[in-house]
Amino acid sequence: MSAVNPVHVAVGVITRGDCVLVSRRADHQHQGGLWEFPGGKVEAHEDVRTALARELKEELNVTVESAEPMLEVVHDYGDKAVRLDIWHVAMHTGEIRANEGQPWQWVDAEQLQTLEFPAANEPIVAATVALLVG
Ligand SMILES: Nc1nc2c([nH]c(=O)n2[C@@H]2O[C@H](COP(=O)(O)OP(=O)(O)OP(=O)(O)O)[C@@H](O)[C@H]2O)c(=O)[nH]1
Repeated sequence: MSAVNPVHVAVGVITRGDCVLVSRRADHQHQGGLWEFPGGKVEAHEDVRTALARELKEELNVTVESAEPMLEVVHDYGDKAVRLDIWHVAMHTGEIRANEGQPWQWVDAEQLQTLEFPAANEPIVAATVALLVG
């Protein structure tokens, strides 16, 4: 599999004070069992901002009130290539509810660095730590 046609994914770094929200991928999913920043695939008809809002609402009942582009990561896992479009969600409303039964938690910068993420997430974790401690 080559990275010429990566799957476009909208990803939210949702912060609250000095913490960020992380959720755990189900075992049967690609990169299953690892922690992630919530999000999902951008549909053909959508822009990334719309996809971000839709995925966060579907997965966690989060309503995005403000979001800014943070960084973009292209990664080839071999079996699948992804283009992660990462947005900082600095303001949200809605009581968080794991609609797909996935574990989730708020973690600070120190706790974040102890969790296992997919390989593509390394620069996202670094940028998020900088955001939280900065
Ligand atoms: N949401 C999210 N996806 C990530 C992160 N890091 C990372 O490599 N990915 C990859 O980006 C893709 C996200 O798509 P998805 O969450 O809609 O994928 P999925 O496994 O549900 O796919 P499926 O709908 O084909 O079952 C997956 O291949 C996932 O492994 C991350 O931090 N958040």
